[in-house]
Amino acid sequence: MAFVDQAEIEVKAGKGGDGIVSFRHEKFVAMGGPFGGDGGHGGSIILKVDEGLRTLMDFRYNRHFKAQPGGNGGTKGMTGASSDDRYIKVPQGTIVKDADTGEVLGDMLENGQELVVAKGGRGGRGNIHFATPANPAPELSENGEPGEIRNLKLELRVLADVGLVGFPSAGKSTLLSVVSNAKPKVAAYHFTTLAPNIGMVRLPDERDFVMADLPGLIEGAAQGVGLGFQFLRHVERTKVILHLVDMSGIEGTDPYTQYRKILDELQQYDETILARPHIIVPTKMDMPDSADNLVKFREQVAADSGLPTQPKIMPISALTRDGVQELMRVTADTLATAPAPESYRPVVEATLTEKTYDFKPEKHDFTIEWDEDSEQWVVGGAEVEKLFLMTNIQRDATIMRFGRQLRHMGVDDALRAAGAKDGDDVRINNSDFVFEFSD
Ligand SMILES: Nc1nc2c(ncn2[C@@H]2O[C@H](COP(=O)(O)OP(=O)(O)OP(=O)(O)O)[C@@H](O)[C@H]2O)c(=O)[nH]1
Ligand SMILES: [Mg+2]
Repeated sequence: MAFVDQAEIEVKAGKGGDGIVSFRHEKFVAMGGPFGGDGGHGGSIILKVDEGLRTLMDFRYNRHFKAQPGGNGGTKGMTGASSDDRYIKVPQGTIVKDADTGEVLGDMLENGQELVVAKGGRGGRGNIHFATPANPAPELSENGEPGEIRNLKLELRVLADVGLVGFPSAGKSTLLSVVSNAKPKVAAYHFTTLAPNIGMVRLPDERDFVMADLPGLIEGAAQGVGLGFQFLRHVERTKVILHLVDMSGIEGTDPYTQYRKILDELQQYDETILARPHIIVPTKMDMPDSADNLVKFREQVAADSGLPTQPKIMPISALTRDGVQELMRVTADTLATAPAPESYRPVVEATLTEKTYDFKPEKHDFTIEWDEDSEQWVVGGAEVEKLFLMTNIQRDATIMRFGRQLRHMGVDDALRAAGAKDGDDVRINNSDFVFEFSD
């Protein structure tokens, strides 16, 4: 799920400097010629993509941007100083619209990409330019042009970098609220889509990341039970997983069993999930039995041969805040080196390799995107079911990088509609999200 982060800002470019009226004053020259200089350029406002930014959060506090005006012209033909352009950093993926007309001004995709959103005014000409034989001493100069003013709407799809998973009541929401309130540098943040809870964590060194508190996972989630399926869809796109495990022992079930249950559920859904960095976070360390339970838990995890690598274990108490800062720091470190999972990409590419349909002769490329509003996969405006019908795929079709969610989104029906029969070999390759059926 992508959360749409939005901001509205006002940008005002600098006015051009005025040209001036002035005359030569020289000894022994009775009447000097015009000598008033031009005004300098006003500064423009330029948006520039900065990879380091992850959200539009900065624009909550700072919504008005102005560039400096150009300097006025001087005597003795001096041109006024031109003002520097003002650069505003935006995160990669920001879509820039004119807030008044809705017109899309730019799609900020590449790191370093620039977009001039308000042009600085040109400087006015001084009277030096207006002398003519008929009027050798003009009392005339131009004012600088005004700078452009625009209201902009910035939009960005934000995906959670870090997902909090764990049994119900493991303390996920509490941790999220603590890192949101602990310091002014860490702010609570509202996205237009509120569920699941999402928080913007800002560390002192400005390494922002987006953390989602995912609904409690229950057994059978991988089979689509309860909220589970929706939950897994979120996890699939996070780069780092914090697995919270209640150490207090008051839940009855022992911590290691809880941990393993969640892990099995995740793995059943996507076996690549264990390859993704995950940190075990024993919680509620302020409770009386927690320390003892942690000792035992550590031994059990160490003895678990089912884990490809031993995850880091970082105990915390959200209540006393013990370990919380350190956990956020290590999470940011881990995130910095974590690869983006394939399915992290919001847009899925698809390629039909064989043409069994006749209206398009060559290889056909298209994109498939999860549409938040209609809650279904959309292919260039058509639902995925329609795609199958439209293209009349019979056999030998390979759809790249479909998420497995499609099973639950009516793809079985779609395959049937496309000619797949009971007993056909429909294969879903989990590791690289290849979805194919063969004869
Ligand atoms: N003593 C203690 N209690 C905590 C701590 N963290 C959370 N709790 C308590 O544990 C209970 C559950 O916490 P939540 O944060 O709601 O748990 P959750 O994982 O979000 O639960 P679900 O949303 O149901 O999945 C609450 O009563 C919290 O007050 C902690 O560090 N120490
Ligand atoms: Mg919760």
